[in-house]
Amino acid sequence: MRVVGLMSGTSMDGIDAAVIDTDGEEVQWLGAALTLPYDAPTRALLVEAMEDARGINARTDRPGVLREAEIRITDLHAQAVHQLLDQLRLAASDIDLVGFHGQTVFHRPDARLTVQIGLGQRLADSLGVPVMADFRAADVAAGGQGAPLVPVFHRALVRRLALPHPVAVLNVGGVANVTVIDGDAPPVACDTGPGNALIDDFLFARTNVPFDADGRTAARGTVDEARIAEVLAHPFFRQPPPKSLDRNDFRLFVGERMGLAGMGLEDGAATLTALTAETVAALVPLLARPPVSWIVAGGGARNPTMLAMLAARLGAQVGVGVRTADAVGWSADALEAHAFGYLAARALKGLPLTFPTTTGAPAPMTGGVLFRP
Ligand SMILES: Nc1ncnc2c1ncn2[C@@H]1O[C@H](COP(=O)(O)OP(=O)(O)OP(=O)(O)O)[C@@H](O)[C@H]1O
Ligand SMILES: CC(=O)N[C@H]1[C@@H]2OC[C@@H](O2)[C@@H](O)[C@@H]1O[C@H](C)C(=O)O
Repeated sequence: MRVVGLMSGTSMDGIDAAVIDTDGEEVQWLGAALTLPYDAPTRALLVEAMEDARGINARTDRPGVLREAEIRITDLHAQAVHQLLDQLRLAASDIDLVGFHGQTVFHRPDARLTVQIGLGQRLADSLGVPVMADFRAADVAAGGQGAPLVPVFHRALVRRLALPHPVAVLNVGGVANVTVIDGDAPPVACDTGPGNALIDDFLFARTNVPFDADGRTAARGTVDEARIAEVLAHPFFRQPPPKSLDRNDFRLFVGERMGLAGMGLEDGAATLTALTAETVAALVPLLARPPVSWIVAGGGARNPTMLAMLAARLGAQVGVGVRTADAVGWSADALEAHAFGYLAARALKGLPLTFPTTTGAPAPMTGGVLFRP
């Protein structure tokens, strides 16, 4: 199958779209990708939607601006697919399926509720292509965490690499998540803690700049280890996988524990960047065996300060024990979009997406809802 995968992540910076050829088991081709950035008004609408989402009690509730945001992002996803197809000189009829993650606005697996906005039927009708959407619902309804979903895709990709195991694939998006592959054992996965979201929020509040480009601000600061230790005292970091987070789960806790308000710009950025690295390192003692190969994807892979801090705290070196997804022939930016193309193909075939070791689902489970044009 030739599938377009679509991801609008917790960073709310835009839509990643990527082509993948797969039979739902093996990956035949990791194809071209692009990002359609959200403009400032759309970003603001999504921020407002996330606030309004706190009033959600049922999956179908759309209080406040949520309905408007849902329509807006659905139509932008259609635009992203068209841009990608134009770039590849392909027609919609060349695509078998679209994997549409949508935008998470609410994630409370303990309350068996996770909501990704995005109208599958509207997208299918607009593109004239079948759309697989709502990937997290079935897992959460069955008592799983509903996240992370990418581990089964990481497993398919890691199988093709000649790296020593255990291999850990780390995605540093708004939230950070990791998949550990150790030979033929089922993948072990979880969210590790904040990724870039807290750094983004801090930079934006102080400077109106949406993120710390190339980690330059953090590179000039001094890390306050005592404040990191304060945050690491949270029980989440001692809880073994599986476990998952909402984008804002640590915002208040970190703000208070770190006394962020009283920190300078550079030191705050440095300490938040080190916090992400340290929370990844904190997972290692909870694993059966420490990973010996780390592959870093997501926007964090573009932040050299983050990579250096990760390597230092994992006792490795950038380029040896810690590599970027690009360095192993994947796309650090498009990995999640590729993943949702792969997951869509698996869902169409009824293959499992989640496992007891990745989301805590009671058994391997398929998922997704198919919308035909
Ligand atoms: N050049 C760069 N330097 C530093 N940070 C960067 C750079 N490029 C991207 N980022 C960071 O990566 C973030 C986007 O990452 P990514 O696209 O992986 O997140 P996402 O997919 O939205 O999140 P998630 O995986 O949690 O759903 C940006 O918000 C920014 O913080
Ligand atoms: C609920 C939700 O949308 N979670 C996202 C988020 O962003 C990163 C991390 O937290 C991960 O668990 C998940 O996304 C990836 C794509 C996943 O499900 O694998």
